[in-house]
Amino acid sequence: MVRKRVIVGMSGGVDSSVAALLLKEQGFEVVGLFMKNWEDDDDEQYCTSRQDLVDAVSVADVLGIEIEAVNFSKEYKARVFSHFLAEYQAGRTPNPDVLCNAEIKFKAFLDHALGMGADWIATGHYAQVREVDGRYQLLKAEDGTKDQSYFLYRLNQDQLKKTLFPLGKLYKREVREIARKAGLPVHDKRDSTGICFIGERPFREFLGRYLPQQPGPMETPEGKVVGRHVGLMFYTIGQRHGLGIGGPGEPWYVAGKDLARNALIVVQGRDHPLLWRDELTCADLSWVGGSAPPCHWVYAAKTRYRQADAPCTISAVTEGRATVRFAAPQWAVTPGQSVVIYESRVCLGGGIIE
Ligand SMILES: Nc1ncnc2c1ncn2[C@@H]1O[C@H](COP(=O)(O)OP(=O)(O)OP(=O)(O)O)[C@@H](O)[C@H]1O
Repeated sequence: MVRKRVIVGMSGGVDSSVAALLLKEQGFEVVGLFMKNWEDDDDEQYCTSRQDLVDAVSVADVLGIEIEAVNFSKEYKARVFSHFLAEYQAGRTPNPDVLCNAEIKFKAFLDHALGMGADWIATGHYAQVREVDGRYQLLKAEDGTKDQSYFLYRLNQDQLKKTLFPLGKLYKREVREIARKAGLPVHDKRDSTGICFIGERPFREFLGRYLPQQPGPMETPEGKVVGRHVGLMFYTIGQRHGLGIGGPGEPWYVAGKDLARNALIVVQGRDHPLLWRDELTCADLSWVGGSAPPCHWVYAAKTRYRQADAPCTISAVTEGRATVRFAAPQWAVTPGQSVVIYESRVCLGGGIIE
């Protein structure tokens, strides 16, 4: 029997290493593929990519599998980073991981892997794919605390059909234990944090290199100036730290941006009504099943990654735009972030908050 070939995205981290190990144990022909998505002058200082490649190669060695490296930094700049900058310039707070999955990991990477004769690709994401009557569903991971379906909601049928998530039913501690027992050198490597291309770079300095910095006033909704901001792009809705305004009363939070006047709108107290929304509109919708689910049913939605599912209905779904109405108001709904819709454990898709 010809063994099925799986190309595993190996990042040099414990998750993708265990994904490769499990697939090998299941009898697949496993090949690792390491991607480099970012190149920069100060890479040596802030980027762990070189060490990650070394780690991925030593894991491949232990597993006795082949590994290749591929450079998608051009594709990343064109399809992810340019959009990331445009969003910041427009006053929104984008989520590059969502776009990286849709455009790089499950597009450029997938195409490359298919060219290498892959039957499937696999990653160490915590999520699950389920086939029901020839259709593919994206499900939350068994380990709810690690579930990454939020970042994967833009995947479509063609992409899911070709994807395996070997860690979908495992808990993180089990994954580390499997890695330790198998003698994988990365079993206790710390999890990656933050946006991949920024790494440990100081964010303000990094963004300031690409976008003009325009300081302006911080104002209350009534127009009273209470401070100065260093550039609207450096702030996000709900932000409390780094505002540099104190004084009497409750802490200050960012509640909005007035782009036309280059003013940052700030309010006092977490319970300020401007920080709570029971409705939002979203654009650029993407549905896992290819079309919108029925309107007015009760779904659950996340407006940010680390958030409990909030009961909601969706309505006014047109070409790529919808209204999401929540049963209870949501805090700090942020333009540019994704709203992701679930029906129980099934991720249906979502869009970009306007
Ligand atoms: N540089 C890379 N090269 C190849 N695959 C990658 C790379 N970065 C991420 N991936 C794939 O995407 C998955 C999810 O990426 P994420 O950045 O969330 O990593 P993670 O959860 O820290 O996983 P890991 O422990 O494998 O690094 C990884 O498990 C891996 O399969």
